[in-house]
Amino acid sequence: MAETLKVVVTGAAGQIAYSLLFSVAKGDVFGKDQNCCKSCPLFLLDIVATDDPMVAFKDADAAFMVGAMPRREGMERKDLLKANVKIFKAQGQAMDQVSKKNVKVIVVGNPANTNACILSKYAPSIPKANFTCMTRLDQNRAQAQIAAKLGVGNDQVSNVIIWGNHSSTQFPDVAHASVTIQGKTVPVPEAVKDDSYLKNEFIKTVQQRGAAVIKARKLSSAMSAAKAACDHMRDWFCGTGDKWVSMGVISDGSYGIREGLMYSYPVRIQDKTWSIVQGLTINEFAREKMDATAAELSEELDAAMAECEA
Ligand SMILES: NC(=O)C1=CN([C@@H]2O[C@H](COP(=O)(O)OP(=O)(O)OC[C@H]3O[C@@H](n4cnc5c(N)ncnc54)[C@H](O)[C@@H]3O)[C@@H](O)[C@H]2O)C=CC1
Ligand SMILES: O=C([O-])CC(=O)C(=O)O
Repeated sequence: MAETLKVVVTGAAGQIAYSLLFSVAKGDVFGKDQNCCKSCPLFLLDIVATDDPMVAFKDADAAFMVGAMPRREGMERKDLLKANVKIFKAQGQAMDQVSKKNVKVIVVGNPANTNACILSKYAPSIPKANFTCMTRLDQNRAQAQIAAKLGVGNDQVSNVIIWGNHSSTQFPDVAHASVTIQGKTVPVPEAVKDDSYLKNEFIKTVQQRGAAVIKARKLSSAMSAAKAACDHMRDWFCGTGDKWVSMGVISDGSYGIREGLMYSYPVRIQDKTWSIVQGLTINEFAREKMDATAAELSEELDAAMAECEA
């Protein structure tokens, strides 16, 4: 049995955590022989329930930051900024004091990118690379759209990229993606053969998927969000092999994006360390979309900083 991991899930009484806790407990994220927190004969976890961040984050190895207000119909994710950003300031301050310095953090609570940025700013003793936000749900949605269009399984589609913000300005990009059909691997644009669909309907469907779910359910996505959070953390701990996955990570200026923004990039993960996939050709269409979502993130970050300092 591997060493016990301490995993924090904030917002543990909410919709997303309802599925997330079960998946962590049955070994979908950290492996079937990995104890979480303390040993327990039936499940792989022992639970400490607390509303004290200094207790919750003490010695944390991994944190799923889900606790935050969800948006309702008619709202954009950035409308949650005022309500949620201060939660992340306080939690960052607690993590800074009591978490392990190699804690791996995924922010799910919206606006996820900017909340992750704030969390990291208020936990300066923890490396910035340890803070990420979730765009895996968008990646899974994009993959599913392409798979359905081509009549193949989701796992036959790889290297779909989500650039930028987890919001309606995100840029789902299949220019570098491939699909395996009857044993043959081909670029997605070649297989789909419909540039207009890929540049319009496909992008819009993925950008608007969160809103469509809220409209239908009057609640935001829950099980699919939990699944995506597990995918993200599992890949971070276990690696991606040759494939790329998308996650919001701190920008180092790659692809001309403002340094310090929490921007979704394609990454490879090895030895629990992510690195941005470099050298991709960016055409004019992509450039415009990547810059538009970066501009929104810049605005969000400036507003969030003002809120935190108020
Ligand atoms: N990044 C992504 O792809 C997605 C993000 N989300 C976001 O995830 C967040 C959670 O969604 P749900 O689970 O559906 O919401 P929910 O309302 O069912 O659960 C949120 C939980 O957080 C708790 N909470 C509120 N303030 C807290 C604080 N200061 N500390 C700890 N816990 C606190 C609430 O009491 C509640 O139990 C929302 O912000 C939602 O918009 C949802 C789907 C996808
Ligand atoms: O749209 C929302 O507010 C919830 C969410 O982030 C998603 O489903 O992608």
